[in-house]
Amino acid sequence: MKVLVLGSGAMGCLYGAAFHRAGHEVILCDVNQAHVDAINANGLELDRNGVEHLPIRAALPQDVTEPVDLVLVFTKTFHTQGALEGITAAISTHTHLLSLQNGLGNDRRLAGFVSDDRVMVGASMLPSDLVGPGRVRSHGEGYSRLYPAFGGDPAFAAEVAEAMAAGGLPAQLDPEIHAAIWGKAIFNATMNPLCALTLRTPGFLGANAESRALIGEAVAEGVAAARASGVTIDAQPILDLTEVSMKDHADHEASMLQDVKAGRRTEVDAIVGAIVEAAEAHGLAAPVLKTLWRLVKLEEAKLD
Ligand SMILES: NC(=O)C1=CN([C@@H]2O[C@H](COP(=O)(O)OP(=O)(O)OC[C@H]3O[C@@H](n4cnc5c(N)ncnc54)[C@H](OP(=O)(O)O)[C@@H]3O)[C@@H](O)[C@H]2O)C=CC1
Ligand SMILES: CC(C)(CO)C(=O)C(=O)O
Repeated sequence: MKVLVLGSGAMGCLYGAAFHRAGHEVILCDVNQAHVDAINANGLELDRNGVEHLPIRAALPQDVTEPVDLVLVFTKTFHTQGALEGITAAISTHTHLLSLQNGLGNDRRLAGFVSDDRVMVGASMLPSDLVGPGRVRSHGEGYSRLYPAFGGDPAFAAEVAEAMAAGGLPAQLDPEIHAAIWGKAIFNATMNPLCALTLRTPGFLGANAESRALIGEAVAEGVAAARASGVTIDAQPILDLTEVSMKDHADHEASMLQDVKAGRRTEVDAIVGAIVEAAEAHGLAAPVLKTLWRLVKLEEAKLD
């Protein structure tokens, strides 16, 4: 399989490395010239179970000229559309697209670039950090779930999941993928703003009664929004995920914390705003999530 990773930052490099290890041809595509140059000069440095240097080709979007079998989209959600418009040469009639990005609405962002039966979506519980140009660190276990977004044949999704697993990243098909995505989005809508606003990692949230109370309330609001939107999920598995994060990813900087610390725009609209919007569209209030969303928007306003 020929795989183009679109947006090869923290997560893109982690997954690109898995496809490479599984013997597939990988192009790490990114707009960050220094990062692309470092990977091409020295290989991708990945610190996961020890430090590896992997000889994977990196390219700027304008230098991608050949069609691929799979485009794995790992830009931030607000860059998805522009990024796909920048690699039209890679997309042919046999190309599949896959998003494991956080937040709601990734299926709609991919739709239109290939036929609906070639759009796959999912969620990843793996943590990853971009340490510097060409250097990625991922400490902590996790898994991925994926499935065709609009009811296509899961055969290609199964090949993709097998390739990820063969490359060291556990992955499974999940026919209830939209419920899984909602569950992950509620998890992120709860944990990521709390990390970003306190400038602390999940271990800190687990050690304080105030953060634990907010987590319970935010998860309950998210689950109510999901159910009102016709997605049947329960709070307990999401609360269990927050416990795993506070214990096993205690020191991981949630992606939103990484963004705030780096003075970058966050994905708060796709992650928290989208859930608040869904709640309000069904006449429900989501005061904790709405407050977290507004506070992160204020952090973003400071960047102006
Ligand atoms: N990091 C984590 O632990 C996890 C992240 N996620 C999700 O995965 C997604 C990716 O996150 P993450 O890897 O942390 O993000 P990063 O910011 O590390 O990587 C995104 C990369 O995409 C690049 N990019 C921006 N625009 C384009 C473009 N037009 N074409 C090609 N590349 C482009 C960015 O460059 P530049 O920086 O110059 O804009 C950056 O290098 C997000 O949706 C996130 O929520 C999910 C689970 C865990
Ligand atoms: C790594 C993980 C699963 C939890 O923090 C995540 O989704 C993120 O950082 O955005």
